[in-house]
Amino acid sequence: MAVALAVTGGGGQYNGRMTWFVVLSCMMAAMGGVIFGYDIGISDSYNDYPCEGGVTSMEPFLKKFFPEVYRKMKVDTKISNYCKFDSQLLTSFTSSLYIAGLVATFFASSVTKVFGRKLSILTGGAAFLAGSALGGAAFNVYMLIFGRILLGIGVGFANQSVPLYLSEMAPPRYRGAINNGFQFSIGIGALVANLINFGTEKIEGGWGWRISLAMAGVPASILTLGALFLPETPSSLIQSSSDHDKAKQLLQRVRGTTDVEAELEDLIKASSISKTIKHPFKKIIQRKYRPQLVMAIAIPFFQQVTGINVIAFYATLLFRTIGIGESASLLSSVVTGVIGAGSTFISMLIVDKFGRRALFMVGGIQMLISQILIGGIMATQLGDHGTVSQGYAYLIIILICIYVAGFGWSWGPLGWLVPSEIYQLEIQSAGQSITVAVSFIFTFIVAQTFLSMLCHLKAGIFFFFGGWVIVMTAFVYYLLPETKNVPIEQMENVWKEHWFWAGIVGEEDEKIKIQGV
Ligand SMILES: OC[C@H]1O[C@](O)(CO)[C@@H](O)[C@@H]1O
Repeated sequence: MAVALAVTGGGGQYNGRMTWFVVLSCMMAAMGGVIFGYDIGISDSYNDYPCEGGVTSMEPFLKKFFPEVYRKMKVDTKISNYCKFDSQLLTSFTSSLYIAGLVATFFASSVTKVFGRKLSILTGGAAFLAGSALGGAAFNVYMLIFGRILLGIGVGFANQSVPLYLSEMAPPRYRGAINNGFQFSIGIGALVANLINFGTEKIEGGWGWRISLAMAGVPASILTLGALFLPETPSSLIQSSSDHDKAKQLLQRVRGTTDVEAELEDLIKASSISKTIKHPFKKIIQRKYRPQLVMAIAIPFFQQVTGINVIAFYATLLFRTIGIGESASLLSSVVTGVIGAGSTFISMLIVDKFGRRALFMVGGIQMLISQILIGGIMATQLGDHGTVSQGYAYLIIILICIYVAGFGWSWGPLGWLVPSEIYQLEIQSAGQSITVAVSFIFTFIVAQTFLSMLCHLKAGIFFFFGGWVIVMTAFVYYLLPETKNVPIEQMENVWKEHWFWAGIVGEEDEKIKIQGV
């Protein structure tokens, strides 16, 4: 007889195994990650710095859409001077994606909550598709920017709904593995974009950038089609309809067992609370939800101030130093991309066994040590020309790889996983929108400020981000409870049992009890 460890309603684990149903729907949903990564990689290797790789470094592209930048680039050929890329129009091109994404993700919150995860994923896919078509066909800069706005709407919707979809679809004990697949897909998307750019840059006639932009249509189509055929998640189905029989059938199919009572009961309970909540954004600022709100903001913020994008950018300069020259940007994105995706893959395999906290700790310490060493070497070895010797460049590249692996199994994937699994149903959709918005804001701020930071702080920039890594590692150590294997519907309890959060959410419980008497 099968061992049924499930405890009915309110405690312990649910039944269910990893079914093909789950695997397939998650593969489809992961296309949302591929497109996000592809967007990051295609406009530029490192979040849109118009200097290395990416369409914004292709001369024909700049000549056509940003002639002023192109002229400056031709006049001043000193490679180290990145200021020449400074252009209002180019900045609007870059930022349009993030700003559109920021706004869209709040709309996505209502769509996801009221109409379900599928519709948000579908909207994201369709916006991507339209955006890639416009970008590929653009004949002026406005069309280009409009296309990028549509891509932004796409990421706003997809990043809001896909992580939730993945976490709800997954059986709790595989949730980490499945959700980490999102960051893995981001990594694959970025890598593929870099490879495609490398090829299209060489196309005679200077129209290769059109292929780069239009190819985003491939994962976008898979996502759109997938969303049409994907099943809704059981909790979303229960939230949006009162047909519990249908939800039960779906749950049975998804979990691959007929014994789903415990989970169904918890889902129905969670959804009836959620249905009484009309304004989730007002709700989430209540003291009762303080830990979730803090995590919704802190986690994506920390993910960006690890400094990952700056380090990845810096890797290219080092590949130049060791004499790779022209292909430096490609090689560096392939090396960091493969290591990043590889380590995220490892994290998929171990996150549900060792837990989130252990990975955060190991990754954090690993990133910190490599950052300190890189900063130290840079501070002591930087020559007159602002470069290090070849030998040290090799050493720094190795340290960068160690850093990237650290990010790849900790803050990279967990920055998406943890927020997607900690919210109660009534605040889940709002919480995830806040996470996406904070992520976009800081990705953008770091991208926009780091060149001048690099210029002023020099080696100090590694200590700056290293300092943040210390803060976030301590934050996780003291304030983030372990969430592995805990069903989402029972996640509330982890705060009630936490040394610090218990005082905050517990007090609220007391008040409710007193009022209730
Ligand atoms: O999760 C998103 C983050 O992960 C990266 O793709 C690196 O793997 C970053 O470029 C991005 O900011």
